Amino acid sequence: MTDPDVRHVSQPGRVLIFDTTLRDGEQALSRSLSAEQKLHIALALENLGVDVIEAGFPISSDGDFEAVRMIAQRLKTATPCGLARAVAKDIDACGEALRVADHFRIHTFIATSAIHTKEKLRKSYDEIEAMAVAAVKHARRYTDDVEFSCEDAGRTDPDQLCRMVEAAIRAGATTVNIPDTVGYTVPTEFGGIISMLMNRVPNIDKAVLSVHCHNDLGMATANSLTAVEMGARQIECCVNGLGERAGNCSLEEVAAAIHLRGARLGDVHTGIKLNQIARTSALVAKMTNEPVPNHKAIVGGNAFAHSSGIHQDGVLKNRSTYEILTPEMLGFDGNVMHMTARSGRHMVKSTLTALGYPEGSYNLDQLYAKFLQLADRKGQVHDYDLEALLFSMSLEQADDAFTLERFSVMTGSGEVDPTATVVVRCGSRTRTEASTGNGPVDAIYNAVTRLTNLKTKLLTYVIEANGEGMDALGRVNVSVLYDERKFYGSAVSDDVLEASTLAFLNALNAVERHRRVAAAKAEKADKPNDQKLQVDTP
Ligand SMILES: CC(=O)SCCNC(=O)CCNC(=O)[C@H](O)C(C)(C)COP(=O)(O)OP(=O)(O)OC[C@H]1O[C@@H](n2cnc3c(N)ncnc32)[C@H](O)[C@@H]1OP(=O)(O)O
Ligand SMILES: CC(C)C(=O)C(=O)O
Ligand SMILES: [Mg+2]
Repeated sequence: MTDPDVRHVSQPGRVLIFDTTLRDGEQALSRSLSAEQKLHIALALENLGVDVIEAGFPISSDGDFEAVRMIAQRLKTATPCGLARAVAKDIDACGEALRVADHFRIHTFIATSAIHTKEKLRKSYDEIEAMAVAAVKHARRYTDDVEFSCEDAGRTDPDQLCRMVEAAIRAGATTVNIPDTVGYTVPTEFGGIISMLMNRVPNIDKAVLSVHCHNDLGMATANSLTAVEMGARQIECCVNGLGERAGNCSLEEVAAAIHLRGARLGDVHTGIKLNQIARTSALVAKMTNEPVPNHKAIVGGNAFAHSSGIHQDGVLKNRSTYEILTPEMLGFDGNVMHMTARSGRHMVKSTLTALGYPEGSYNLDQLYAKFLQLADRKGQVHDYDLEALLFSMSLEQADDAFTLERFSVMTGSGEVDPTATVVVRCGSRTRTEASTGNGPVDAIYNAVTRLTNLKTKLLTYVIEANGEGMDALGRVNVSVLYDERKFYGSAVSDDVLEASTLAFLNALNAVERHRRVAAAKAEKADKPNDQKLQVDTP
């Protein structure tokens, strides 16, 4: 049988990516994954180019056994793997689940630190070593691809760690994994453990040295990369940095870091297809119900966003000033520029240029002063706000067309049709409309649509608690489509239905401003001699 790992390792500088999203990543979830969900993720991981997929812990339950079996059956290029304690029944379950694949890996482990051996396993070190050796030998009956892990290696006595690694390799382990199970070590220390093993274990060249770092102190990526510099050639990691407690080393972070800094790390590379990272991250976030934090490196919503003027100016002149990787390279659409009161004139000018207003057709300083007033009031300014500002140059003129006066809703279970009555002030007039809907919010939105006469498509409606417990306010964010453009609205209220109504009206006010701007533009187009915009006059 050809061992793909041996093939990769024979390529100088190849670092294997062992993904454990479906095993260690799953250990962080409040709700375990179904076999179908695991299979879906496994196929995406294979497409991403990972080398080994740890699909689960087959002895754990019939469901996980089946998940590992299904995944082993479907993978074509990635090696399927299952986890087993250093006991025969766990290894047998792994072997049985995986044997449907032509090539597979059994991963067996036992803790080696004093705290774990004495307090948890309650065994002597000699007993632990005997169990490890027996487990590796037993696993070798099923496959010639056996990985052995010294759980809590980061806190294990160095002499005992060297002894265990040597014994496991002698017993037949082809990969030896060094986990920093509780994320305790710092990079120089963890790198030191790897270089010690490389120097002191006589048969270390007979196995791939792997690392598995947890993020309890936020060191998982740094520790893994330092280990690679010291000679480790497999990194165990999870998509979006999922994993027990604070997570495992994040796959996208090490893949991007090795892509960018591989030369600095000893001329190393991985087989990860970087342009598949965005979609894999999104899929895992969705399936695990674990949204990616905005500030998460590489895949967070803010990873390629700029909202401060000095950075925006730099990025507009040359993206490399503040972007070390391009979002496109990772499969994202592009970077994001937020216009806020921290933005500068370059950002405002560039947005207007993109909207079709050439520099010189307006007074930038005057517009910027108005922009700052608006940004201080609203927090974020959208391109359509800027366009409205440009035409009106006064918030008073561009002020909200619709203001909520009051609303009432009748709703209930069973036969009751949710019905809403909404009263809105439109300039000097007050209008009232009533409508039914699928639910109370739908009824309100139908009534509001009638009385504003703006036919939009609701794209997103997100409601969340702002604060904690019973005192929390409801925050509603909506986006609507009008005239092939997206408009946003948001509102906060102690009544979620009021927040929903206000957020929708907020978006419709933006639409109405856009309509006025479009009408003014059309009027300008009818007067070809009038080259400059009204607002340009000092
Ligand atoms: C660092 C890690 O991430 S390790 C992986 C952690 N993942 C999981 O635990 C998820 C899957 N686990 C399970 O489904 C269950 O815990 C099982 C099936 C493995 C075991 O279930 P149970 O038999 O009910 O035991 P339980 O989980 O309560 O306790 C673990 C037992 O395994 C022993 N054990 C722990 N690790 C190992 C090991 N590597 N090798 C041998 N025995 C071990 C413990 O000492 C304890 O033994 P004891 O019952 O003699 O005290
Ligand atoms: C089972 C092992 C590899 C593990 O997850 C750890 O030690 O963190
Ligand atoms: Mg772990």
